[in-house]
Amino acid sequence: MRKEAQTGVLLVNLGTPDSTAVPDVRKYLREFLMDKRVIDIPFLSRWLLVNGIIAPFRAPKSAAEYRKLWTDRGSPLLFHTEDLKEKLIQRLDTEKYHVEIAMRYQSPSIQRGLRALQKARVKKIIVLPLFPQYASATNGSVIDKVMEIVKEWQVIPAISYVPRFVDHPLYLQAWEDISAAYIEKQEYDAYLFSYHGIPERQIHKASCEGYCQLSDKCCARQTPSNQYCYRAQCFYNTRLLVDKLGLPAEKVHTAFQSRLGKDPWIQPYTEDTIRQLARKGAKKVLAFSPAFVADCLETTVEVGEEYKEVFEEEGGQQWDLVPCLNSHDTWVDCVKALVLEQE
Ligand SMILES: C=CC1=C(C)c2cc3[nH]c(cc4nc(cc5[nH]c(cc1n2)c(C)c5CCC(=O)O)C(CCC(=O)O)=C4C)c(C)c3C=C
Ligand SMILES: [Fe+2]
Ligand SMILES: [Fe+2]
Repeated sequence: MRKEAQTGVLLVNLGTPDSTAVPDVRKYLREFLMDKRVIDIPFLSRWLLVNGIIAPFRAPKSAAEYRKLWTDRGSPLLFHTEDLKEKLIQRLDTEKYHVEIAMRYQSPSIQRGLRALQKARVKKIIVLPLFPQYASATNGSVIDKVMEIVKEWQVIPAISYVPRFVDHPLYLQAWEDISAAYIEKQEYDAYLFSYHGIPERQIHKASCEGYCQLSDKCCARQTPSNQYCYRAQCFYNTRLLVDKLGLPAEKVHTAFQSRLGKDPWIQPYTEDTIRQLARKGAKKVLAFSPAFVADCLETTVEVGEEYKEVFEEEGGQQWDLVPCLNSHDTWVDCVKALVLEQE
């Protein structure tokens, strides 16, 4: 008889629509944007904004964007997470570990993943949100959802969470291994690290406990008091990668993409930075997207296609994007290490 696994591992990414059909995209946007940690305004205002404006108007546009990205295997965000799981299973002792994946929004759900672990009778659950830098809207939301589900169980197992892994040596090594092919081949005029943005108020509200002034004095330095400031973690991530990859610091830029709505989001905005770079004469740019571990709409389409167009419109000539970690071997080693370090 097969021994029961002792430890369950739940790898959780953000989520993606079930298909590129407009109703599926609308359903996804509704679930995602009705999360109070994502659009952090009072319920009624959020409901009106999401159901009255964003979902109806954005869904058809987003569906068209998703069609550019979709493959025979569906959404890259999902199939890269599936591949990561398969490779992780090969590296772990399957007598001891039971691995499941989940998406915070849509499918496969966190509910399904946790139930599978419950059925496997694991004694302990390790939840790994697949976001290197902690944000309330991502890691915080995953942890919140897991707690909401397990609090209803008769027997609540031991649960541990990996809150962030921005400075894990194997995470940095994985970026080095993937970008080597670009960096060794040629020197670029600029290296742009573009992270997903968040509304400024989310930094003020939670991350920095009143300390963060959103200035580079605070965010460009990681200190114990701002280690959960999302913006600070992004600057820190860039700095660690500049050291690891041996990039010329004066050519490196950090910026934030994907602003939604009219409220101020954390700056500088990627689009502004690209225009400035091109206007100052940069012809060749290498872009990185280290807030994402898997290729998705925000990397392949937004950075890889839309920002490329902006750069070319301003006179830029070569725009290269380093792919995400996906299921690269060093990244799988990193995930394995993150799991074992929880034991
Ligand atoms: C680093 C991770 C992410 C943070 C932080 C984040 C915050 C955030 N996002 C929105 C709005 C949208 N994001 C969308 C897509 C999307 N976002 C992330 C990651 C983070 N989001 C990923 C991985 C993806 C891509 C999913 C995929 O299927 O490929 C979208 C949908 C696409 C679109 O219509 O543009 C929206 C909308 C907000 C408001 C927010 C606030 C904190
Ligand atoms: Fe997003
Ligand atoms: Fe900060």
